[in-house]
Amino acid sequence: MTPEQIVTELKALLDDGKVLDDPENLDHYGRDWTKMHAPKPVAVVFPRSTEQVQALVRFANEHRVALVPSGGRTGLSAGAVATNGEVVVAFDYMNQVLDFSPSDRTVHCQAGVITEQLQQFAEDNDLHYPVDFASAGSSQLGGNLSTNAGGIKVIRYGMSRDWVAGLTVVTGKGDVLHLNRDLEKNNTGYDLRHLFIGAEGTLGFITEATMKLTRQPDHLTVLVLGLNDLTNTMDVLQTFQKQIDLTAYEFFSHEAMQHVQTHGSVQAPFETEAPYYALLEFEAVSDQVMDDAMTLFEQCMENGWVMDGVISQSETQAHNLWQLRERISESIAPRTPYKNDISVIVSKVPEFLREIDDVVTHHYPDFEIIWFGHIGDGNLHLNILKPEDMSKDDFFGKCQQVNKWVFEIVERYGGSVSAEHGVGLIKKDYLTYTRSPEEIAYLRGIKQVFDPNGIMNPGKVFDLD
Ligand SMILES: O=C(O)CC[C@@H](O)C(=O)O
Ligand SMILES: [Zn+2]
Repeated sequence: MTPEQIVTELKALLDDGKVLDDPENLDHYGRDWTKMHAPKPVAVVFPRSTEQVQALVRFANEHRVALVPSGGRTGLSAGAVATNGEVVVAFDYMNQVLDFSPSDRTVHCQAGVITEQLQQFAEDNDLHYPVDFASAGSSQLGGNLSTNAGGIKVIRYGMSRDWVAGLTVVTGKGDVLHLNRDLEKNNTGYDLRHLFIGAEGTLGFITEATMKLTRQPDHLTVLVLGLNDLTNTMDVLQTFQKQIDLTAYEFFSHEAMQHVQTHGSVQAPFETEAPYYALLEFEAVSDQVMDDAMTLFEQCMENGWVMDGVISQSETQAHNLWQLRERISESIAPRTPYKNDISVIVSKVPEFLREIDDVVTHHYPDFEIIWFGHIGDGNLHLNILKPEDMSKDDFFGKCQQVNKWVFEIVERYGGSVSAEHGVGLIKKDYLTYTRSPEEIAYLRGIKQVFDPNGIMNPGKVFDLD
């Protein structure tokens, strides 16, 4: 089929104005936040319902047209990039909250509901949707689930996967499946719901999801600590966790904080300059918890683990301290960072980070290296910033050479090459550092069952041949 024929046929399947093929929209909807690939889809379509998605998948099977799902396009691994004449299926018009059950504490949403919209809905109903990250204002639920998004509260609340009661999906064969019936308990064999979560749209598209909600957190309080050595971050974590349930345990380097400060009008937490900072959050539900936190902080100071610290006294202060961590990614974005999102079990973090830092500083003596991340989950974000006078291609080429050394360390530590950003196009060549050949063979087998014609987000996670 020619691109023109595809567009004409698609128009017959969808509502008026819901098929676009002008260059500006193809470019806009054909990419995510990554900057490595040039988008080249043939059309962008906006279904309004599961039935319309099903019609699209049936059409795609019949004519062997590839489909790429597109949510808020905030992905960082090129999982939602269309580079090869695909049809982009954008969920922007499937953005309705369809049902709410206060007694089950669940909310049934279309896939295009924006994370913040879901968080706000929960709050309006005196409940809480706890999965949170800096891109919550634009990321969509379908994308969050397809990448099993994590974020800044995983230490307490887990990943997106943990909040899914049920899913409606359209498989690559064009079948509509209602998975798990929103049940809390349902031990009836394979849980297909979890196959679709994190599958990056390669098995089918998630069109609706029933999400669980929880009680609202109480008096969230933030503590930022200056640390002189990374090993101390684990001592601090252990000390606090013995007595307090943390809702976040994040870290960032001084260099990362400096970018946030230059980028926006954000103040340093205190005057002492530390090489690393840890950000802890907890519910200060009583004076006793606050006193405990102060005692633990003093203990950490006495042990020489902590150089300085500040604790929020109001919601505004807590919010401002969070800016130091949450705005890192956006503040370094203009420097075309090469991103790694790696993980290891929590206890191994300091030695893991040190080994990788040695390798990258040795191989990139002229590049600026920025460390931050969800250290309480063992998840580190390593961003290498492009020198201004270097071309993008040269820079990415150099970074890819060094990846081998970085990922060998990841493999040796039994870690992951993508902790929370997914595989997409960018990490698929490195999948073997985390998944065995036998495991990948099973993944291919599963893909074959759900998407025999290979039309669902082809080329993402792994190649078919
Ligand atoms: O930009 C990055 O490397 C990480 C983005 C995001 O996962 C974060 O934790 O801020
Ligand atoms: Zn992150």
